[in-house]
Order: sequence, then C-alpha cells, then structure tokens
Amino acid sequence: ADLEKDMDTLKDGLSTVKKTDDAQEMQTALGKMRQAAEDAKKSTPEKLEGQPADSAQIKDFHAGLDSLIAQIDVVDQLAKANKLDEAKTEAKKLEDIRNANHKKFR
Ligand code: HEM
Repeated sequence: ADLEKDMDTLKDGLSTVKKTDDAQEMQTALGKMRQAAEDAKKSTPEKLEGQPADSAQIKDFHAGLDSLIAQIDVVDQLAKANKLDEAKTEAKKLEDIRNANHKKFR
C-alpha cells in the first residue's frame, strides 16, 4: 500500500484506540496500526525521494516507524491485560512520536 494509505490506517486506528472501552476492539485497532507502520517502511516519503536506501535520513525514517511500533506494542500489552486507562495514557505517546516524525519527514 502507499504511504498515504498507511497513514490513513494509522489515523483511523489511533482514533479507535482513544475512543473505545473494549479491550478486544483496541487490540484489533492496534494490530492494524502495527501492520500499517510495518508497511510504511517499504515507502519513501516525498521529502526523501531520490535518497539512497542506506542514507542517514531513510534510516532515521525507519527508526521513527520502529519507535512507533515499539509503543504500539506497549499499548497492546496493556490492552491485553484489560488496563484500558493505562493503555490510553500510553497511547498519547503515539501522538508525540507522530508529531516528532511529521516535523522531520512530512
Ligand atoms: C499514530 C501515528 C501517526 C498518525 C496517526 C499519522 C497520520 C498521518 C496522516 C493522516 C497523514 C496524511 C496522509 C495523507 O496525505 O492522506 C500523514 C502523512 C505523513 N506521515 Fe504520518 N502518522 C503517524 C506517524 C508517522 C510516523 C511515525 C512517520 C515517520 C516515521 C510518519 C510520516 C509521515 C509522512 C512522511 C507523511 C507524508 C506522506 C508523504 O511524504 O508521502 N507518520 N500521517
């Protein structure tokens, strides 16, 4: 899928994670977010077009997505333990990661 589509999937997933009071629904949304973040690594942001795959900026882009995936897993563990309030608190960090990376790559 293209990067915009993956980003839209992340957006929909995050909105569900923030809203839902159902641990199963939260986990399903996180699973879709995780897949989209993995898939996004196959794309090159417009800003970085023409950069070699081993350039520092492309590596930094991948690292940003890996940090998002790591935090998705933190939220998922809490959802799995049915700790939805804690999961939502940790989900705020997904927005921090988004904002920091959008500043760099969007
Ligand atoms: C939960 C986290 C995130 C959400 C909800 C999110 C959401 C979005 C949305 C809605 C767009 C606009 C898509 C469109 O044009 O239709 C976008 C664009 C973009 N995002 Fe994210 N994003 C997230 C995390 C990240 C991360 C971690 C990175 C990089 C490591 C990133 C990189 C980008 C880039 C590069 C674009 C512009 C697309 C392009 O250059 O082709 N995003 N994002």
